[in-house]
Amino acid sequence: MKLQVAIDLLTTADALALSHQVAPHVDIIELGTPLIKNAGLSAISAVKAAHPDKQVFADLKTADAGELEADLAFAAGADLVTVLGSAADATIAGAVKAARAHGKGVVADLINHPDRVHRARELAELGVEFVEVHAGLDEQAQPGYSIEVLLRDGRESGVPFSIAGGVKLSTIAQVQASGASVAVAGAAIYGAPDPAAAARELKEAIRAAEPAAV
Ligand SMILES: O=C(CO)[C@H](O)[C@H](O)COP(=O)(O)O
Repeated sequence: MKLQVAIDLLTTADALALSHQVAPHVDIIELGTPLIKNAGLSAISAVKAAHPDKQVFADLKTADAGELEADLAFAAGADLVTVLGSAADATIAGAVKAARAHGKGVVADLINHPDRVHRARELAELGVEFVEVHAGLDEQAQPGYSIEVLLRDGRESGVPFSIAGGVKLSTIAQVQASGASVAVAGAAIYGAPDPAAAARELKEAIRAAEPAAV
């Protein structure tokens, strides 16, 4: 299972400061939606230039004009971009078309979708790399939120998926056991007193639970 850091900070300078601290411990560096809205696509270029060996994930959450928005982010240096799973099939297909033209990938974000399992299967058919089974920051803040519903839906979907929404050291083992391809951790890393240590601990927990190589 890969580890993805979600950088939900607001400036390119802060994003780069964090990415330099945590890069040795993560596989994918995500630029969060508020960061891209605040700093623009140049933030993607700056992070890719600083970390050419990492997958750079632009959390565009595209809702329309899939081909155009994905093309802009890929041209800026993104390796993966998000479209909303609730967007029209034509929007998803447009983003996938742009990804194929660039040799990159699309991730469909299932945030707030009422039927994640069914839609995840449709999105896989449309050609996305994987689906993100995701509870956003507002959903996580609701009383009674539990990551377990995400894990259940990801497992049941039968397609490659990531989990995002409160991934932390106390839940990483459950996330890995669910069969997720990627664990996305935002606040558990950028909000930690020592982000590098937090990322390292998450990565070590993943490695410890992986079957030994033969
Ligand atoms: O995309 C996001 C919000 O829409 C976040 O980046 C995602 O939820 C991961 O953050 P956290 O680990 O803090 O929940």
